[in-house]
Amino acid sequence: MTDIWQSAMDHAVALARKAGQVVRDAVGDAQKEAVMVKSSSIDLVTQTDQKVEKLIIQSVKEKFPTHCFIGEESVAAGEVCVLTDSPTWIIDPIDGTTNFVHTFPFVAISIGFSVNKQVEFGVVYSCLQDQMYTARRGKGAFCNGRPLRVSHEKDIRQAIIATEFGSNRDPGVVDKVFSSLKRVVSIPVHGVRGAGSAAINMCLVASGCVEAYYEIGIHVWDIAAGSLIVSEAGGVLMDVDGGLLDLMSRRVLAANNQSVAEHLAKEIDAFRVRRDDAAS
Ligand SMILES: O=P(O)(O)O[C@H]1[C@H](O)[C@@H](O)[C@H](O)[C@@H](O)[C@@H]1O
Ligand SMILES: [Mg+2]
Ligand SMILES: [Mg+2]
Repeated sequence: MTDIWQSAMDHAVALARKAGQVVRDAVGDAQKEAVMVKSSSIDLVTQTDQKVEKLIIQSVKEKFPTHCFIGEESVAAGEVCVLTDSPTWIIDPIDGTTNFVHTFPFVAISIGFSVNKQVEFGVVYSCLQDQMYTARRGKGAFCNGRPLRVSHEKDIRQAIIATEFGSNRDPGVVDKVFSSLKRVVSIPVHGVRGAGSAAINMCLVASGCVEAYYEIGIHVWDIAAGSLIVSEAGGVLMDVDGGLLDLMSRRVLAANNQSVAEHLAKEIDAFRVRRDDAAS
């Protein structure tokens, strides 16, 4: 049976590769680039983020003129952020902008595509590592064409957990983040890591390198593509409180299996943040 979204997915992979070249060309000069800030002094954006998002959106508009977009830098520039039932490209032009600015080598282009609010395919290109992660709903997850499978570990005490500190440094939020982290470290788990890119953290879960990843404060563009890559690699997704994942809620927990996910959810202070689709 023909897959009606295959040509869109092929286009997303080609665009991610093209965008990756733009990022690779710029990374050496990233420190010379004007670094601007958005929601806080540590929420960074560069001209390369904006250039890559424009490149992707322009090209998709030419090929699929009826499709909708949620793009990180377009939203920052005032576009609405609402996930509808229409075919929608959900784009993070550089996931890991802080890494990009500091030449820390985990930088990704993340492209998710949803229809009826369900992610149909996800593409995460870790461009400095030249690793192309892809997933098509119902057809598995791959890295450079190699099938991905999550870790078999069931005991969270034998696990590595990925998380990030995020870009909100309000003292109350920092306290909650650290109190969760203290509980997770004290389970005790084997270790805690963070790549500095939500999309790459999710691909690490899908690859079986880490058992789980959680974060509060991410956005739909950080996790749309990665969420499908995790589930197609056999993993589970949920809210940090153990409920159903809501892509717009800015909270995510991805794990290799239900038992690790549920144990982790019990340790997290699941505070609420303003939703991506909150009326502005
Ligand atoms: O580099 P970004 O696209 O801004 O995404 C970041 C996010 O801003 C930060 O809050 C998270 O901790 C990172 O994991 C994201 O990838
Ligand atoms: Mg991001
Ligand atoms: Mg970004």
